[in-house]
Amino acid sequence: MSHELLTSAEMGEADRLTIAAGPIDGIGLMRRAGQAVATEVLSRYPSAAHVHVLCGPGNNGGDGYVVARILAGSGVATTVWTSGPPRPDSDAALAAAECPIKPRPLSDFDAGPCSIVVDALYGAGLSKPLSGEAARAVDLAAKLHLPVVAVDLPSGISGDSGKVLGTSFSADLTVTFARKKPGHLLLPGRERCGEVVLAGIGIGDDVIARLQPQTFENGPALWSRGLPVPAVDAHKYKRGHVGVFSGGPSATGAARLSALAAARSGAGAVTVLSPGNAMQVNAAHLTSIMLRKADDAADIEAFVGERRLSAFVLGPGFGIGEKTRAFALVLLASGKPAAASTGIGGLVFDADAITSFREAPDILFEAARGPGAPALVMTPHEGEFARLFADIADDNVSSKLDKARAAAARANAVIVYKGADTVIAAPDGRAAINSNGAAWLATAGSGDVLSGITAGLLAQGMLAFEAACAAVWIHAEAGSRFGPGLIAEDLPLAIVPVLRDLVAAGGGR
Ligand SMILES: NC(=O)C1=CN([C@@H]2O[C@H](COP(=O)(O)OP(=O)(O)OC[C@H]3O[C@@H](n4cnc5c(N)ncnc54)[C@H](O)[C@@H]3O)[C@@H](O)[C@H]2O)[C@@H](O)CC1
Ligand SMILES: [K+]
Repeated sequence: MSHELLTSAEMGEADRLTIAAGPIDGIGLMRRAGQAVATEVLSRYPSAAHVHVLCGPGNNGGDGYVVARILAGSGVATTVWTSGPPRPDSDAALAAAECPIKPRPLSDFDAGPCSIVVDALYGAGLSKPLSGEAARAVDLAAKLHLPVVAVDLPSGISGDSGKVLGTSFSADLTVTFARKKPGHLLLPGRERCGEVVLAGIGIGDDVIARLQPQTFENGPALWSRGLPVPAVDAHKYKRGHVGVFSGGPSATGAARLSALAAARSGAGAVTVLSPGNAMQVNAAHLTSIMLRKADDAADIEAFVGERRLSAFVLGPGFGIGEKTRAFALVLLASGKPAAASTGIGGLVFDADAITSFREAPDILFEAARGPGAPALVMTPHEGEFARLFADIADDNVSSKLDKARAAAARANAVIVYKGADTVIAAPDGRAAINSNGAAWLATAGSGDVLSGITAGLLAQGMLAFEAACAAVWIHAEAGSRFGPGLIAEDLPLAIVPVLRDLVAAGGGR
C-alpha cells in the first residue's frame, strides 16, 4: 500500500519512528534519499555536461550534498551552491562533511549550456516565501531553460497544500521519499513537480500504518475491493435501483446523462423521475431507462415506498428554488439506515440541488444529520462550493484539501470538491486527491455523468466515500482515455472499458 499521502508533520514522525527503531539512523536515511536522487539524475541525464546542486541549510540540503558526492564520484562535473551552512552536528552537516566539493555561495549561481539543476534548497521544512538568492536562482534556471530535478519537492512548493510560497522551481522530475505528499497532487504544486518518482529509503509500511494517515491518492488501491460485481443470483433490483430527477421540458438532458451513467456503472435499474409536463420529452429519448412522474413530495414518497430504491440523483438541470429544496429534504427524511437492504443507500446532490441552499445551507446540513438520513454525496465545483460554504471558500490560508474536509464535517456529507485536482472528503476526516483527470473532461454535462456514476455505485451497496472516490477516478480515466473530441454523451459508454479493466484486475473480490 503506497497510496497514503503524508503531511510534513507525518513524514517527520515517520523519520523519527524509523530512526528510533533502528538500525537506520538519520544520516542513513539521508544517504538513501540522496542515492535515489543521484540514480535518477545519472539514468535520465547521462549526457549532462554539468550538474549544479543547490543546497539549503536543512536536511533537504543534506540530501543535496549526498547527491553531489555520488555524482562527483561517478565522474560528473558537479558544482555545489549553498544558501548557508548546515546546522552544526546535524545530519546535513555530516552529509556536507562527506562531500568532497567545496560549496560556492548561491548568490553567485550561474550555469553554462547542457547543465542541469538539482534543487535541494528546501523541502518539507519550507517555512516562508522564497526570496533573495533563492528567488534569483529560480528565475535564472527558468531563463536558461535548465532541466530541474527537485529533491522531495520543488523549493517554494508547500508539501501540505501545493501552494507556491513566493516563487518556486518548476521541476521536470521530483524525487520524493517513502510516500507522496499532498503538495505533489494539489495544484499548482502538481504542475510544478513534473514527473514524481517515489523512492523507498527504508521507512517501513508498519511505520506508515502506525501514523494512520487520513489522506490518500485516489486510485483503485483505495476502493477496488468494494467495487460492485454482480452475484451469481443477481436480478435487476438486487443490482440497485437509481432514481434521477429530471428538470422541466427544456432541461431534461442532464438527468438522462446521469441516468445513462448510473446504468453503465452497473445499477440494475434506473428510473428518470420527471415533472408531468416533461414526460413526453423524456419518453421520446429513453429506452432501457424507465420513466415515472414525480411532481411533488407525495410522488417521491410513493415511489420510495413501493420500490426497492437505492440511490437518487438530484440537481442536474433541475432548476433552483423551493421545489428543489423540498425534494432534497424529503429525500433526506425518507431514508432508512444505509445498511437496510430496502432503504436508500445514498443520495447525490449536484448543481442546482447545491445552489438551491445558498441562502440557508444550515437547513440542508441539519437534514443530513437527521436520524436515518441516507448517506449524502455532494459534488460542487468551485463556484457551487463557495455558495454553500462561503466562509470556508474565502479562507486563503487553507488548502483545497483542508477546505473539502471542513465542508464534509460541517455538512455531514461526502464532498467531491471538483476541479483539475478534485478532492473527495468524508465527514470522518478521510480524504483523497484525484490526479488522473484530463482537460478533455471540462465539457458541458461531464458533471452530470459523474453524479450518475456515483449513484450507480451507491445503489449497488458501495459505501459513500469509496463510491465517490471510485466514481471520480473512473470518470477521469474514461475522459483521459477518450481524449480529443470528448463530449458528455460519450462518457457513459467510455467508462465501460475502464470498468472492464478494473474487474479483470480483480476489483470487487
Ligand atoms: N531524517 C530526516 O528527517 C530526513 C529528511 N529528509 C529530507 O529533509 C527534508 C526536510 O528537512 P528539514 O526539516 O531540515 O527542512 P528543509 O531542509 O526543507 O528546510 C529547513 C531549513 O530551511 C529554512 N527555510 C525554510 N524555508 C525557507 C525560505 N523560504 N527561505 C530561507 N530559509 C528557509 C528553515 O528555517 C530551516 O533552517 C525533506 O524535504 C527531505 O528532503 C531526507 O533526507 C530523508 C530523511
Ligand atoms: K527541494
